[in-house]
Amino acid sequence: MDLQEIVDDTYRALADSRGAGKVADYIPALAEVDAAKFGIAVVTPDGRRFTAGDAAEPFSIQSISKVFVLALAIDRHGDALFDVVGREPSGDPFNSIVQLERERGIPRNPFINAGAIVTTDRLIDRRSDEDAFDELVSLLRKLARDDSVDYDRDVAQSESRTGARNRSLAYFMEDFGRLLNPVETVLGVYFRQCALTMSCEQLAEAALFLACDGVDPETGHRVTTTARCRRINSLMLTCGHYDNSGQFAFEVGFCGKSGVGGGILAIVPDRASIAVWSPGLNREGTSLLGARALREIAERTGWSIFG
Ligand SMILES: NC(=O)CC[C@H](N)C(=O)O
Repeated sequence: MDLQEIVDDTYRALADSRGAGKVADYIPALAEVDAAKFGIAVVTPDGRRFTAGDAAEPFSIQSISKVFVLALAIDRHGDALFDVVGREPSGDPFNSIVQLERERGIPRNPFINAGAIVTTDRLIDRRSDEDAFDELVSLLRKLARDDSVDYDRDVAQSESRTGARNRSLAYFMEDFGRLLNPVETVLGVYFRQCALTMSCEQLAEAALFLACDGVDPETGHRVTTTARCRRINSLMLTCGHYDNSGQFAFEVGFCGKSGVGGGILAIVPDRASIAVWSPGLNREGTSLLGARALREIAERTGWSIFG
């Protein structure tokens, strides 16, 4: 199987549809992105990279950051993390608040916004917010093998200025006694993690440990245990795309996590870490072209995790 040919064919098959979908505009700084961008990067455990289009251009990773924050928070707290966040798909939009009241301030899973906010709170733990954010950025730089990984100040500010919904979720959880830190401290880290910018190449590289039982195969650095790696992948499969997680599993069959910046990170255990980017989204906030690209790759490689 010639992976570069598959990536090139996938890019070519979809390039004419660039611009499809709707670029997120509820965070004003995101609306400025060129809708025609389209990148694909596939990294395999033996260190080979296959790319097409705008794979080297950094974009706002948004909710894809939740995967890395989860990895660090699980390692910090073990299973106790799941006392404050569940592991069931929500079937509701990513920023929904309805379940929080019925379920006593415990979000359904770490990938909806409420769940990610409490996971970020546990990443901070009893440390300063700066130390926690530095740990996250250092991990990403190390895994991506690129010290230029950073966050976009304008996007972070834009998120904070328009963050009434995320504040509502956080205050609701605070009222139930679920947060260790003040709401604004937690959101300060959450908005910055969402505003991290990475390219498809950097993202695919940084997440390779999830395809390799928790170990970065290029350095031998164990990022998380094999058992925790499985858990993260299972949550990506069942909850990674909010209320279209079922659809994504059905169509693509990879573990995945989308972000409203138009990126999708996909993991095929033992085979590859894949990142795609196209800013136009479907109604649920998943990249339209990105999901189609992953479906093409799944079909052409036969890599579905369902056999
Ligand atoms: N799905 C997403 O990427 C949402 C992340 C976005 N920063 C928010 O909090 O709304």
